[in-house]
Amino acid sequence: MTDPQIVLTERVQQALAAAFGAEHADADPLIRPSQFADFQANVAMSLAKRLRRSPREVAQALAAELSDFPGTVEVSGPGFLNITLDDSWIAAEATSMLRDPRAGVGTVTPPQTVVIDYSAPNAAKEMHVGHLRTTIVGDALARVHEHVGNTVIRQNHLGDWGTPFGMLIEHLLDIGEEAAVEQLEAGMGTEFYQAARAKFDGDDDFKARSRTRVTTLQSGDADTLRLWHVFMDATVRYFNKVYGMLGVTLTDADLAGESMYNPMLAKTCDDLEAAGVAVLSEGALCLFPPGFTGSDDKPLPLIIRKSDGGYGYASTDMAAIRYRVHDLKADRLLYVVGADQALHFRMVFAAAQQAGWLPDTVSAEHVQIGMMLGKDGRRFKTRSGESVKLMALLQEAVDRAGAAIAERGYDEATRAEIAQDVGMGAVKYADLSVSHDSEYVFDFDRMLKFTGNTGPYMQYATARIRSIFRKAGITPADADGAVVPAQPSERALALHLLRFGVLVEHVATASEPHTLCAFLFETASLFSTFYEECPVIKEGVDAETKQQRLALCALTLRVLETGLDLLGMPVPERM
Ligand SMILES: NC(=[NH2+])NCCC[C@H](N)C(=O)O
Repeated sequence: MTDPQIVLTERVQQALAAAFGAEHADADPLIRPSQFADFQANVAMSLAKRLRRSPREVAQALAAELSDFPGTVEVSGPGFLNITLDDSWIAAEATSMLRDPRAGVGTVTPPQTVVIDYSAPNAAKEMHVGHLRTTIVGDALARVHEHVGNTVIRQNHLGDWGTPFGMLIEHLLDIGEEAAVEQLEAGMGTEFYQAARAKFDGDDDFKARSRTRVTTLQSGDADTLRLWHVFMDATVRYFNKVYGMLGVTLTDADLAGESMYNPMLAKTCDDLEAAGVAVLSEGALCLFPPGFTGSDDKPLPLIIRKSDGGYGYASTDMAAIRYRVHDLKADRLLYVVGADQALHFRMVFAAAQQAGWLPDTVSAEHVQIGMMLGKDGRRFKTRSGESVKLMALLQEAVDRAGAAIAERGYDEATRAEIAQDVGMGAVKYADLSVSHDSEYVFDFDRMLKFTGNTGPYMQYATARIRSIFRKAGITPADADGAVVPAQPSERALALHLLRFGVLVEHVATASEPHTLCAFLFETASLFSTFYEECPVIKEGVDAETKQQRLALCALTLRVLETGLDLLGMPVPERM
């Protein structure tokens, strides 16, 4: 672990213990980047009060303990420690990072089993833009956890069960299997649903048939199940097209929709009732996890079996949490789902704890996804007010990206490839670069800009470093010499790159991909400054300097490539 801030924290803690006793070994030394040095440690100020000594005296005692530190440690002002690392230390760390195939990213010990619930569109309707974010953020988290050595189990909790399937199957029979499959594969799920709904509301015979169909479906009737499969398979083929377009890692093996839990629901309810956790209230079987009250101050119920005997969303999530902890042996459960479901998940987690299904050793976390807004500040919709079709939206991103690079003289095939990467990169990065729980405005013009913290800019920054190597006539892997930052801009870049490993681990711990985006954006900015100030392949650069700077370019490239890959960002070779 080479993150300078962490190295410093440990060293100052050792100094604290040596100077003032072991009980201070865990104190936070309050190390922050500083404009006067690389870092400043502010611990002396707070510690002085407790020790009843002057802050300057405390700081001086610490500085004395740090005399063998590879850098300069100076006491300044009333008792700040200004710490500047030796160039040789930075050079050695950066060089060993370049030679480390993992670029300074460690693996966690012991590895955890992390179950990630993400994407989870509803089959009764078309996958919409709200599922875009849960898909993209969840996929980035899955990649990061795998990279740090955890065992990742993806769970695509499809909405593929419930009362609407009665009318959907009846509608499928009405229009014929072939026509239905064609429509669903083409992403017309919403239209399909709406047509079924209209008949359900206006046609009593259809309504009666639909109700009967729900019952036959739930009783496991073979013919009905076959029709359900016809419907679902076509729908999943469409979802897979979207996943393929986005380049997300979800496959059919990760499908774990609501239907999967159907056979477990009766027992789930019985077990909760037997444990005394579920109670009957007005005919419905309810959970009342402690600490939840409604506006009337009455305990809030989580209904797991309706008074008509039917099950719902909460029943399924209770079965799912038990399955994930008990059968999948999860250490950590992540639910990458819309923020509007926060109360639901808090209640599910609390009820599972109450039932003893969620031991203290397992953490359950709702990674809340903020709403996607249109330019009018409301939920993102088309002009006619319908929700936006994801595939059409993605295609528009690719078309716009193609138009943006039209003038660059690529042949048609190359242009199409780059447009695909830039379009998808723009959409994905826009989702990832803002904190996952904040709402944000979906804006093609902004996300497709080639400057600022955008996908295209990050792709461009990466392609630019690759082109340096093409011009130098070597591959990045050949630039394996020493990184020797001599100029201030080289030093700043190298010092920054050393933080990469800790940052990736932070993304895994805190589920915050946007911090990785911010880090990579800063990497690209620092690289730009370096490249402006320090010629690499220009004539007149001596061989040794050129080799050292190419090594720094290679390290930067590796950090950008690894980081973008962890986010699921495609990076075109040229742009
Ligand atoms: N275990 C879960 N409830 N996962 C999230 C499911 C999301 C749900 N299908 C929706 O679109 O809102």
